[in-house]
Amino acid sequence: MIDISNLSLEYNHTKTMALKNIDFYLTKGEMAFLVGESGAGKTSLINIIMGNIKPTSGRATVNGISLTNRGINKVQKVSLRRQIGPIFQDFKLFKGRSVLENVLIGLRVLGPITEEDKHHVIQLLNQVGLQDMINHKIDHLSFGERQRVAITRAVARKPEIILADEPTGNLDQETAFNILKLLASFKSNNTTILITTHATHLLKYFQGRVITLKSGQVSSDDYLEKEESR
Ligand SMILES: Nc1ncnc2c1ncn2[C@@H]1O[C@H](COP(=O)(O)OP(=O)(O)OP(=O)(O)O)[C@@H](O)[C@H]1O
Repeated sequence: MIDISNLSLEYNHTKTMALKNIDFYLTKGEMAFLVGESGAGKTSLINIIMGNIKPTSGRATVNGISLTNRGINKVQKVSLRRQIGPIFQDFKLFKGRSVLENVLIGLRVLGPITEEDKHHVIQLLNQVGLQDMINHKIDHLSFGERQRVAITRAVARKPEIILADEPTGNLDQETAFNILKLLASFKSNNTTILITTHATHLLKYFQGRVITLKSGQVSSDDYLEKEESR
């Protein structure tokens, strides 16, 4: 599903080697946390998988689409976008629009919105606890609530892959835990999930892979058994 092979990235203008010979494989339905200190290369790797930046060498194959330094064509780019539900560090939500509109905008890129789509979105907003805020403007929501809207928008598209870049940033411990739990719950749909996070103290409550990056390299790749319930 996500196959990273001998992947390296150098930012040309600064000569920063952000990623060095990265290798790992995520199968369909697998969940992995990507951890590491600030500057370790997590966002760079996510950006390559999303097709936003090209690797300098090596290959990332995402659901059959091969991402190399040669780049991808428009058709492949559209296909990649359809398969990935991205959750960005800064959410990329639309101010002045309601919670419902923000989620529907994410679906509109895939085609006309049907009544069934709307029904599904409202069900998801219930699931993430935003049922009473459906018509509230994004501007009036708390940080954690916005994060839940961003997650709903990503999963409403029924993506094959969820990529979440630091979804726990700037959240208190309880909200961060709830966000990770929410993301982990989509594993049951056979969705492949890759989450970057600094909240390593919360990972003991989850079961899944933990891939650690250190100075652009994979320093460990472990399978985590759930240690504690909460
Ligand atoms: N656009 C860019 N141009 C040049 N260098 C960059 C760029 N983006 C990131 N870098 C550098 O690449 C390295 C990896 O950065 P990256 O943002 O991928 O790390 P990160 O692990 O996501 O960090 P954080 O946890 O702080 O978000 C860092 O040394 C960073 O300074």
